[in-house]
Amino acid sequence: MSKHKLFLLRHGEGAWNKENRFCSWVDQKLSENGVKEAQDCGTLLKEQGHKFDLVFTSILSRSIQTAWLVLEAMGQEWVPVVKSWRLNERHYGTLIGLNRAEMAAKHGEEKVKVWRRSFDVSPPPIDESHPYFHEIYNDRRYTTCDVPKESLPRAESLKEVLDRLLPYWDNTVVPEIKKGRTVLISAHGNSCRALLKHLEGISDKDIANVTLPTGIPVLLELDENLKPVEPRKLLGDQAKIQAAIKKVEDQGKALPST
Ligand SMILES: O=C(OP(=O)(O)O)[C@H](O)COP(=O)(O)O
Repeated sequence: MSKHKLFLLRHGEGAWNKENRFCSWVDQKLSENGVKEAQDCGTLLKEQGHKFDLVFTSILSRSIQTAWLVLEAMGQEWVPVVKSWRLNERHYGTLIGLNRAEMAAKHGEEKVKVWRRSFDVSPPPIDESHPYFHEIYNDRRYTTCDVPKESLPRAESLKEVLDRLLPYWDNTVVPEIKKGRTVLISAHGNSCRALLKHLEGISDKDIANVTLPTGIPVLLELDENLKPVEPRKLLGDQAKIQAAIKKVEDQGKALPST
């Protein structure tokens, strides 16, 4: 029987989701559409009668802004929000800022699929010559982490995301859930996929087929050992959700030449 409800949420659309660029650790705000997605998500959760006790976010603005908009739409602005870099999006290394369709045209769709969805392949690491290196590593938020700035990732596979996320999940999030608190994790496509892989025991191969659209809450019903007792539920209009999943998958396709 279900003992705990856990909600995972990929933030609403950001400016670079719209432009089909790898955003990752670049701090983009929500687009106009992303704001609406987050508000609609909050309205749906309210209509369904859900109540949160605690929210966890990454330290990237798009996940924080999403959490605020969801809580506002639910009339639950008072709920505490706790932030950690360990929930940040996967660090996409030198791919940051690049357009997925252009990369697919240049390197092939298969290669882009491996970069995006394989479990243990890291893209090449970012260095000081990368156009977004200084913007990321000179940002004051990264002086507040529980590791020195020099030890923060320069590129990550999904496996490496899970490695940095799990200690936070085990030591900070799990105790709150076990106290009976209903938790929302407002994070990113790949940090949520890593957590889903862990919770549902998805294989290294099958995780490639899990895609999360923006602004759609994922409900997990867990037993007392935090094992899922039912398949995950993506809440909302199922036809729209399937179309949104396809849209994310198609981001890695080369555009037909004109
Ligand atoms: O920033 C990103 O994800 P996010 O929009 O969930 O924060 C990544 O660029 C997602 O890219 P992907 O869907 O190719 O893994």
